[in-house]
Parts: sequence; structure tokens; C-alpha cells
Amino acid sequence: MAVYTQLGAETLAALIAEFDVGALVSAKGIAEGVSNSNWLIDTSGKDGNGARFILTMFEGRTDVGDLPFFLGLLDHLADKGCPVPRTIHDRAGASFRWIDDKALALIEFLPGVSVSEPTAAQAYAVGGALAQVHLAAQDFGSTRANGMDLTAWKGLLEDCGAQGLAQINPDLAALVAEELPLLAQNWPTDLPRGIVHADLFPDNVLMLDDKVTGLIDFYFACTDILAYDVAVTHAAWCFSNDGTRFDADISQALLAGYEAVRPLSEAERAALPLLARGAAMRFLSTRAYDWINTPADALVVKKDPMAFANRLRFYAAHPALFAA
Ligand SMILES: Nc1ncnc2c1ncn2[C@@H]1O[C@H](COP(=O)(O)OP(=O)(O)O)[C@@H](O)[C@H]1O
Ligand SMILES: N[C@@H](CCOP(=O)(O)O)C(=O)O
Repeated sequence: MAVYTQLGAETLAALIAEFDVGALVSAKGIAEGVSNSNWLIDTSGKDGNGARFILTMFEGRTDVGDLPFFLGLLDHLADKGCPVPRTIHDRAGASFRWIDDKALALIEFLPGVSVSEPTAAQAYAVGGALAQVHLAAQDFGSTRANGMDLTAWKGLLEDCGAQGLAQINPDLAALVAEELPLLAQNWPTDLPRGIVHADLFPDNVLMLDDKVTGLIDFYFACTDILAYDVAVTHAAWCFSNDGTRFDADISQALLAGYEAVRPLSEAERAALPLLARGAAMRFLSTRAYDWINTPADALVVKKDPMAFANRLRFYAAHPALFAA
């Protein structure tokens, strides 16, 4: 579930009244998501014909100092025709407001559902949408360092400790000890960089049939290697949930969709095997940390770190996977 903070009806109505969107009609907590609290908001609409929004309350994981970057990026991408929700600004022009010590943003609602078993046509569309974002963000004026880079993965995994990792799986510490130095020594420094989504999992993509109607949850977006974002999206889309089954058709379609909009250079393609190992390590590290540190009575479903250890092993065993 992802409503960590309860907001009373009066508080919500007063908040919505700060925006030019009509009066609050209903607010329903959204169960999906793990990081922030989200509500589906219905209002009477500016013209009385009704309107729908997502209200997001930023909980501890999002640094409020980054909100101008995240919310400004949504508006920039939407202006450029990407399937990304706009931020609704309040009557004073602010892109987010505060209730007590928590920041909240009202976001355009986009139609569509997250697919759990993508078809090749859907993967092709997702690849294309990712490339469209990479190109459209080229003239976005701001940058943001990736807080979830190699140094951060290393820190999280050190914090877990060999014993903590062994509690998850007896082989996990050895895998991490082997892969982390290899990634650190070989991580590319000269590939094209730009704004990346960095978390484009199926639950962050809304689709209707084969069309991408919404890319959401840009709260890890940052400046990094563009091909790393391709690798993250590949790791997220091309395997069964538990990471034990790789789907070559989805992989081929995702990459073809991306390249139909932004062809990869030879250097980018050559780096994909290593970047994919890095992408798998990134999600292994946060999932392992959460697995060990989330209290047993927390209201969040913990995600399995081994699903990304399995992907990591697969990428390490198939270095020719991305050969053109
Ligand atoms: N702009 C949007 N339009 C429609 N639904 C949305 C939108 N933003 C979020 N949602 C819904 O809210 C859920 C949680 O949002 P998300 O941003 O992924 O939360 P979290 O950051 O906690 O993971 C999504 O799975 C989706 O169902
Ligand atoms: N996609 C990550 C977790 C980040 O959660 P999100 O709900 O904010 O996308 C994972 O699967 O580990």
C-alpha cells in the first residue's frame, strides 16, 4: 500500500481549493507504489464537467530540494509531446505546496494501465518512449547528480554486510564481492549523457493496447549515461519477475523500439553488457537494503533482491546478449 499519511476531508478540500481545478469531489488512496503517498482526486473541474488528478505527498525518500527538478522536468517533457503528466501549478504559480512538513504536488491524471506480461509490440513502444524522453530532455536546463550510482550501491551493500546478505541467500555476498569491483573498474566515462528516468519498470509505464499513454514516477530522474537508462529498462522489462526467465523477443523489441527513435552508437551497444550488470546491481542493492532494514510490521511489500541477483548472473553469463 502507499498511503503513509492520512489527510482528512477538510484538509484535502482546502488544499484543492488552492488550485484552479474546481472543488474536491472525492479522494481515494492508491494502493500501488512504494515511495510516496498517492491519492486519486476527482474535482468538479474548472468548467463544472469534472476533472481527475493524482495528488502525491512526498514521503522521506524524495529530497524536497529536488522537486523543482522533477516537476519542472515533467512540464518540459509534456511540452515536447512526451507521454508524461504535467504538474498542476497552484493559483500562485507554485508547483508544490506543503501540509505540515510534507510537500505535495497535484499531477495530471493519465489514462492507461501497467502491463504485467508485456507483448513485443508493447516493449517496442516502451523503448521508443524512453528514447523520446532522452531526446526531448536534451534542452532541459537543469541537471541532477545520480544519488543511486555505483558509490551508493556499494554503500548500501556494505551496510547490509556479508552476514546480512547471507541471510537473504548464501551465495549473495560472493556475487556482490565479485561483481562490484569489476563494475567499478570498467564503468564507462565517455558515453553520451543526459537526463535519464532511471526506474522505468512496467509499474511506471501506463499503456492502452500497444500505446504508451503515460511514463510516471520520475523521482529517480537524474543526469547519467543514456545507455545506462536503456540497461535499467532492459533489466526491468525482459525477465520474469523472479529474474529466472529471459525473454529474447521482448529484449529485441525494446532495443529496436529505442533505436527507431535514437540509434545507439557502437560504443553504447558495446557497453550495454556491463551497464546491464550495473543496472541489476543497482536494484539488488536497494532491495537487499530494504529487505534487511524494513520493519516486519511496515505497510510495504518488500521486493525480492534475488530477482535482480538472478538478472545479474544472467547478464554476466551472456556477454554477447546485446551484439547487434
Ligand atoms: N499521472 C498519473 N496518472 C495516472 N495514474 C497515476 C499517475 N501517477 C501515479 N499514478 C498511479 O499511482 C500509482 C503509484 O504512483 P508512483 O508514482 O509509481 O508511486 P511511487 O513513487 O510510490 O512508486 C501508479 O502505479 C499509478 O497507478
Ligand atoms: N523499481 C524499484 C523500486 C522503486 O519503486 P517505485 O515504486 O518508486 O518505482 C524496484 O523494483 O526495486
